[in-house]
Amino acid sequence: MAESKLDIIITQDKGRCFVVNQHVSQGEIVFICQPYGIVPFVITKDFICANCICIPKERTSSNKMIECRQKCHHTFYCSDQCEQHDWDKFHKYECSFLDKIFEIGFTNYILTYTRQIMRMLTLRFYEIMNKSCVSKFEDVWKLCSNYEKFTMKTKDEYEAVAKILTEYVLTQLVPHLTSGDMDFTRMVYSFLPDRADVEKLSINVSNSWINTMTHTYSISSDACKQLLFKIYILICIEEINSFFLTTFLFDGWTQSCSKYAVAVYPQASFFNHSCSPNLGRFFIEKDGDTFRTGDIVFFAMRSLEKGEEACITYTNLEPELYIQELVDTSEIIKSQAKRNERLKEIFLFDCNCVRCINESKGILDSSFVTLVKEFKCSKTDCTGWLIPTVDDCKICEACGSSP
Ligand SMILES: C[S@@+](CC[C@H](N)C(=O)[O-])C[C@H]1O[C@@H](n2cnc3c(N)ncnc32)[C@H](O)[C@@H]1O
Repeated sequence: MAESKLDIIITQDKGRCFVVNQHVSQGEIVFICQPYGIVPFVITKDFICANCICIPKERTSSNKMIECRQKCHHTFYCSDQCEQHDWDKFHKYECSFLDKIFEIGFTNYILTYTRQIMRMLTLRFYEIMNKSCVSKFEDVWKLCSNYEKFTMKTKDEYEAVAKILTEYVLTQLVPHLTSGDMDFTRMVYSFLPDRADVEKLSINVSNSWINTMTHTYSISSDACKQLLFKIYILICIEEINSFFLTTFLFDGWTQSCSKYAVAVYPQASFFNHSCSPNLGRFFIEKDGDTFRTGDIVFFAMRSLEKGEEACITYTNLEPELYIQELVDTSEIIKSQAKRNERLKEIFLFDCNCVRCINESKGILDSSFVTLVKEFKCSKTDCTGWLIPTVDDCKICEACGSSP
């Protein structure tokens, strides 16, 4: 990672971790990263541009947005140029298949991540088609999958999504890649690279599904299974490593922020979690001189010494108990247990950060007390946190006021 302030080390309890390789001052920008496979949330798709992911100033209805040329009603755009760009690069492959995915009856959450993985597969296709030497898919493929830790219910859900996306690759993408020197089956094998956890995966795929696929697409059952297993692992990777893009533009600064898009930021995926993190983050909502829409910016909420692990939070910071004047011990214990349960369910680990250790004993954590004092917006009712500005000041991400 050239000129980076971060190095990667491996530890037994957390796997790969980012540590800073120099002193970092409070407020300093530590890392900026671009998204891979960014898509709007299904519930915001009618008013977020599916190409540039810009957020309109006011929540406009879909009739003010530009439809896709096939009027599929799954993507909308802020301009004709965005429609053209998305069509040429991605949507001409995805458009007809999106109907099939939306008809299955998946929840909005499943639909959103299915679309996102579909986009990552189309990007992979685009990279193969254009023989892109800078393969960003390889960066996604290095991320952890935690494939063995998901519950049976989640495994069944991922299997259903992997099946439909296997069909997507077989019908919409691989046929465009096969030519005289590369036959269909070989392309199916090589579409996604090999990976050790794919070999260890055990999914009981029904024979009837395999038979249908092998007859319909004239490929071997082994090639079909390999592709299915690789896509299953890609789903696990996405679920463990994705970031939700959030904004206060929809519901205002007295409400919690709304999720409007989802993306993987492959270079940022080695940040581990702490409930009292030393890094904060914000998303760029509009192109500027330094940043592009969708970029994620990480900054130091405390100063860090060389060799210290840089952590972010995977959940809401939940400062409420720290803002109240008197807090009951049992309330602190209960809220820590609830937060840990959520982390375990979604990210599959037990949090042992200093805040969790203190709160599990009913004590408010002093590092988080400082964080709230220094970074929580002090405006009454505002739910936002402060972020750094270009001129070394702080501004509230939600209401825009300065302390
Ligand atoms: C986005 S990845 C972070 C990078 C990861 N450590 C790796 O090796 O690729 C998220 C995963 O890292 C691990 N992780 C993150 N924060 C952790 C923490 N505080 N304690 C234990 N494991 C953690 C969990 O396995 C989690 O699912």
